[in-house]
Amino acid sequence: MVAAEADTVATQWEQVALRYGSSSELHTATYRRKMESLPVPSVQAMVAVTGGAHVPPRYLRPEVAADAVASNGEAAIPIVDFQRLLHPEDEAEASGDESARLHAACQEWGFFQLINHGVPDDVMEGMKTNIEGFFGLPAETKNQFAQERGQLEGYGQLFVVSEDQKLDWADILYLNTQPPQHRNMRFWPDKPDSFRSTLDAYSAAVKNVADCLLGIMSKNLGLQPEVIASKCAGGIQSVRMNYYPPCAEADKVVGFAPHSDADLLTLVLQVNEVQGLQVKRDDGSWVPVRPLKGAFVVMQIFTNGRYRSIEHRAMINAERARLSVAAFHSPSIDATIGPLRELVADQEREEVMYKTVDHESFMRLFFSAKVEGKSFLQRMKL
Ligand SMILES: O=C(O)CCC(=O)C(=O)O
Ligand SMILES: [Fe+2]
Repeated sequence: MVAAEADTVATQWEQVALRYGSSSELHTATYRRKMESLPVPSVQAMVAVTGGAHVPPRYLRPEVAADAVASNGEAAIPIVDFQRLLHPEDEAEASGDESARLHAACQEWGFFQLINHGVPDDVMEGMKTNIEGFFGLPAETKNQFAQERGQLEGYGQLFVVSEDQKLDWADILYLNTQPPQHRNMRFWPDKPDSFRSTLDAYSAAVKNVADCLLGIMSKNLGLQPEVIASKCAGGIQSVRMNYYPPCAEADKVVGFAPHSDADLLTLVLQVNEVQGLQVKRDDGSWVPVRPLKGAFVVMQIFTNGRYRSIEHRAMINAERARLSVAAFHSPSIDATIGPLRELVADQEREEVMYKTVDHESFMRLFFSAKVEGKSFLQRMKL
């Protein structure tokens, strides 16, 4: 790195330190208590200076990038048609039973691509344009919505809990979106002009899809509809918008380290056509997921392991930025989180695998450590 570039990056670190106090204050314990993430500089701002070359050592993770990628695995990824799920009576004989396809995808993969989801095109397109617009704003404007101490929302990063941990090659904007009374408008960008109204419409439409899917999944698990409905009445949605800048050494950095999500159901929108998302198969190989309007399924804790929670990661493109929007759906803050009693009623025959905790303890457990494969689920294990 040439001296001027090194200076600029160092200055960014200093500015971050100034904003948050001296580094000696930045104890992991403090962050655990307050549910926040250690501040890190913007990767996008760094790339604007360096062009994505001269990667600082904290971002170098060649061992992760070196894992085997299955070139022919993609064809096997399940595809579920939402309209067919909603209207089984319209199904042609030959198409088979869509809810059986959904059940198999949840059991075998914990992941599928959802097509015909019914979210209007203008809402989808509006979301894409506004996210690209937000990350395209000058750094000073984006920084008006930067995370602050003691909370997770805003423009920045998540899961940074120590000063020597490796970092993801990405910037994010994380917001609570539903129900509306959980929003903190302080962190909702008012630029581009239509950002707020678009996220409002998008989050409501996606929550609707998630609620319908959860209803059908619980039916597939043999549960009475009220069991999931009682957990999810007033269910929470948060949205994580990911911006992955290009990197000249793309094969040595990771956009989002391998992890599995901790909510009930995540719906991810791959905003542009740059490929980057990969899911892990049982043989340890990674399968690239083509940008289609897609979804992740995470129900492992609730279902006592009957449905899987897939491990996934985001990789970086050498030339082009990649953008994605993940909407996470969790039970209401009044619900406890753990294996459903109704699913493990016969405890003589089925071992209870996970703890049951209140919502706040669950959030603390999730956000207080580095994400690493299935480490979170391990911590929930009894
Ligand atoms: O960028 C992606 O496609 C995945 C993002 C993701 O895994 C997440 O936000 O939890
Ligand atoms: Fe994820």
